[in-house]
Amino acid sequence: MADHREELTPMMAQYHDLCAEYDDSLVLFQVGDFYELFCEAAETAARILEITLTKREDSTGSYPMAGIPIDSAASYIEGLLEAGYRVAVADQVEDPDEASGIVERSVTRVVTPGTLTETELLRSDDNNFVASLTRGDEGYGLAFLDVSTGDFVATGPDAAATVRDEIARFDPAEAIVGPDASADCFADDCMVTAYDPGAFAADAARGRVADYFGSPDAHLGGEAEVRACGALLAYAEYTRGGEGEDDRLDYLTHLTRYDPREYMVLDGVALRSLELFERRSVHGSEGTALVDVLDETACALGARRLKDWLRRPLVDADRIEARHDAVGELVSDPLTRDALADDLADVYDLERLISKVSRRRADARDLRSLKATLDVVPGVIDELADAESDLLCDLRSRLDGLDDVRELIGNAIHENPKRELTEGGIIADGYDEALDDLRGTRRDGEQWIDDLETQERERTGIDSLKVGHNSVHGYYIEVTNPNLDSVPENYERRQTLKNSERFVTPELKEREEEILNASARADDRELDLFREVRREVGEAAERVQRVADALAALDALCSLAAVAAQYDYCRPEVGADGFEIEGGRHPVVERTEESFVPNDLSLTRETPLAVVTGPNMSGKSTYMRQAALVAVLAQLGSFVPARAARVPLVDRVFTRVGASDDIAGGRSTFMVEMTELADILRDATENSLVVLDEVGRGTSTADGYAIAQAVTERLHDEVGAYTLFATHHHDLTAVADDLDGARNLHFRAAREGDDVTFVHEVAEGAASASYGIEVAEQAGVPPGVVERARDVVTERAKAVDEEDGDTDAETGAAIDATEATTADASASADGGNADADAAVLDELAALNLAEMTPIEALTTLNRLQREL
Ligand SMILES: Nc1ncnc2c1ncn2[C@@H]1O[C@H](COP(=O)(O)OP(=O)(O)OP(=O)(O)O)[C@@H](O)[C@H]1O
Repeated sequence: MADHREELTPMMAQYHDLCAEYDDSLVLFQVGDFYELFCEAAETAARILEITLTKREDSTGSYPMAGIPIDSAASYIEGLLEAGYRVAVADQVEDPDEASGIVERSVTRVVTPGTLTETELLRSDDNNFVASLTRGDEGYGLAFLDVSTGDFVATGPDAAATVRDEIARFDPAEAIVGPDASADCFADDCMVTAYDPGAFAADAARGRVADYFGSPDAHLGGEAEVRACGALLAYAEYTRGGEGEDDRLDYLTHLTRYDPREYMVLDGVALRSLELFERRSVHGSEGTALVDVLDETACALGARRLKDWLRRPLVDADRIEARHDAVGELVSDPLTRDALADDLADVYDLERLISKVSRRRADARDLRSLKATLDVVPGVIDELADAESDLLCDLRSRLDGLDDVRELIGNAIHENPKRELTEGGIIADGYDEALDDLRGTRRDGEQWIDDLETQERERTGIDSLKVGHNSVHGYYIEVTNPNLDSVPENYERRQTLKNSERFVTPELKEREEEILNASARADDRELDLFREVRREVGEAAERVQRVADALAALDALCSLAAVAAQYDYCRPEVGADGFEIEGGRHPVVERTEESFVPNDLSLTRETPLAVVTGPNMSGKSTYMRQAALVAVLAQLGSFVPARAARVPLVDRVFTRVGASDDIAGGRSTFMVEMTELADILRDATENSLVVLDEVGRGTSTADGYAIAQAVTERLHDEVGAYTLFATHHHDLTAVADDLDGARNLHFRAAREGDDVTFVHEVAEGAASASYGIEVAEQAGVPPGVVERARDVVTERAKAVDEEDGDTDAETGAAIDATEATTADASASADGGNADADAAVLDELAALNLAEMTPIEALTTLNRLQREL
């Protein structure tokens, strides 16, 4: 098409030009009630959306064409986004009836995964972020924006690892990266866009940030941050589309800079392994995550706020305690809590509504919803009249009924308005004199027509005479064939039907003209008035957002209080010198387990490390995760599932839990495990909580044990972090015995004959046996195999006894020796052994150590050693 642009029809040329302007998107081109795509774009859309590919023929040629109905466009757009495309929506921006020549079209929005505003495509209980990343001399600039709500935050991490952690927290659907930054930090399912480098340029970005928020230096830390924010604003404006009006997005009223250190660090690994937001079973099905058991919010604002708190637990004791005070007050006052929840249930998504208003996409119903929400506010203020905690008092003072806005919408917008903005029925009677006059004219005309039937029946004596209306011929008078003789002279024939004739009179035509005229003018006037009202409401965006912010926090606090009251959580004491948890429970497991056994936990400054042993399925993982979840809950401001709890202010939760292959990333289980471990050993501090579940499982017993011991010693001797370490390396319990700051905890199992039952109770000291075989038996491993396993255990124990005379502390070495012997035996049985050795030596000599990470070196050595 581009080759013969000059020859195209005006409409196709217009399509071509829009495609050229939005060349990173599929352009949906409005033609009447459809969005059409042509040529290659049509073929793409037809394939993805499984819609029919047709042809458009015109004087200049034949073009493939595919169309989607505008009414159901959202689901098709979703399909295109899912397939990795951006969609530019080119609407007709003038009335086709009034157009002289080709109808004017313009891109009214570019829909991308991270800048969605279509309510149907967004999850109401979650934010949808687009991220922006830059790199400067002093560090990174990272910003996140939710275009649908106006939430806009920025930070300036100094290390790539922090960039990654923050990205994992916000989980953006889309990202734009500056010319100097790399896209590697983003997850695979995040669409990364290489956006106009000019938007990232310092001056342009600075100007844009200043335009929205005033001096960038007052809001942001450094140039990299300013560039990230400026480019993000430019991108948001770009996706809003150009309607020739001011590009500014008025609802972007606040930009919050934060320092990652103001929040407990929860990296991607921790978020996943603690199952804060998502729980996936081994089979990939979804289960209950922490957020599900915490979320008793009444409205979308609260649900999103709760997620934000969970994503970013605090580390400041005063702020945490302020939330605890508020939750405590709501726990002890169920009447107020319930009344608030009732009020909040009537709250619409104020943030998204006001952003729609600002983007001029709100319809009359949206304005009504906005008013209905504001109507709730005075009641909420009343409910909080006796509030005592600082936070609740503060929220109350931030609530504002916005009487002016409510009054404006109440007076101007019809109580039950139509969704369509161009067909009338949106502006209330009495709001505008001129509109009332036009409506009066229309009503009078309609009344005259209503009366016409009776009048004409009397005049003509035709009892069956009817006055009707259809869309083609307008108003008519219908007379059945037997009565045609009585038709008066001034009737003009319009239409002949089988049994009747239809007529008009000059007067009827005149009245009809009057009605149509008044109707059209009234509809136009309504649209003008509506736009004006919407603009005025938009000016209150910042005030509406403040109310939304207060309602969101209130709903989140009520939800935390409701859960605390219903599930018997206690208020934790934060900032203690260690963990002292009495009767702690796992907040998610306790909901499904019929009789959950509460357990205590003590990790003090003196003894910050505990090695946890016990049979499989005895409850070790649950116990350790529960400690981490208590820390997260306490610091996000929630009460915790325990009888009593004192917790320290944890700067970061580290987890190394379970084995998972990163097949897509091309890394083995062991490699993933060691990378995570390296992160922990590098970054953990004495204020971190480290949860290790079976480190060193993906390698040989001897290596695994060696790594586990070395890690324990490092965490104990140098890091001093609060550490829970579950292990099946039984010998590690001897290490814990020898270290001052470490102790052993174990889970008991009761054995009756060959049967094992788990009591899920933690106790001091090391576990005495592994019970693995009994668990295997319970799991249905065939009896023959179970018997054989028992024999092998006995044989091996005997062999170790004979070899070394000691079954306790040196078992690891004994296993090592056994493995070495086995390896030797098989090596000598292998005739090609010398060749194999030589191959290993060659590979060793060829290694480029300068380009290997320590972990790569370690795993390579491990493999070579095995081969030997
Ligand atoms: N305190 C408890 N009270 C009741 N049931 C529990 C408790 N802790 C764990 N369970 C139940 O026991 C099951 C196994 O627990 P968990 O996964 O923590 O065991 P584990 O010792 O870590 O096992 P493995 O060593 O195989 O990983 C859980 O799925 C849960 O249903």
